Amino acid sequence: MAETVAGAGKRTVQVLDTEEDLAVALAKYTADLSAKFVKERGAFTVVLSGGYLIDCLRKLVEPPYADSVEWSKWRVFWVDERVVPKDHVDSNYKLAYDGFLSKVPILPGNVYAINDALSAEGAADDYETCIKQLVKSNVVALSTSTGFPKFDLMLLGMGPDGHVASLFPGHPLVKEKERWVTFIEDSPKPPPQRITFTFPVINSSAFIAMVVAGPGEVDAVHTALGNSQSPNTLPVQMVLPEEELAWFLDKQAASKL
Ligand SMILES: O=C(O)[C@H](O)[C@@H](O)[C@H](O)[C@H](O)COP(=O)(O)O
Repeated sequence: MAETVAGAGKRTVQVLDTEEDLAVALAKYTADLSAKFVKERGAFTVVLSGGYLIDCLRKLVEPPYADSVEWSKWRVFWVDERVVPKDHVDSNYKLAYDGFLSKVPILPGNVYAINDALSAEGAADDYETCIKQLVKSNVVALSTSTGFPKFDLMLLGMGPDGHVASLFPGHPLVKEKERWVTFIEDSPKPPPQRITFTFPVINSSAFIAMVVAGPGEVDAVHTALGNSQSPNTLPVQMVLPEEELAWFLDKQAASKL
């Protein structure tokens, strides 16, 4: 299912029979975009989230992708991170390292984790400075229409309340318009201290894969993709990247559509 959303890129929705099929489709989508951007720009900037998404990347570390993807061209970032040490069980870096990064030859110097020695505010400032430098050196592209960084692909999950990254419904951070990276100290999803990309950065990315499986998010999926005329109240409804928003759902997540 594909449609064009006014003022933004295309939106596609794939409903896969099983969660396993979803992982296969997501691996192909990511590998195809990797090949496209490596050819066009000589690099592929990929933004990870935490949660269930990392498990959905498991097919990427298997044949045929394990050998065909140009891992040395990847630059890896996080859309949000919990302010905990990198070896802490709550760390999104640890989750991604254990489940994905340690299994493929991405260069350690191309993996941009937050500085876990800083406060939430300090870590957000530091991460924003790091990305500004990467924009200056042209590793991360800049959106000519918004002036915000333009990552090639963001791989996002969504919570049952419709949050994406650490942008939660009703929280003032959802309305942030200036900062690239900001921090939250009262996250309703634990742990409370996090840093997060802002909506201007999320929506300046070229491609976003929105990955949702299982029964927990059926209502939020219905609100986002059903034909309801309700105003955009959930953060996930504000996600509109420049080129394509590709939803990957399994049958359970799509059961109310
Ligand atoms: O740090 C986090 O909490 C994650 O990065 C977060 O943004 C995640 O993607 C959503 O909360 C969905 O999480 P689940 O996939 O576990 O529902």
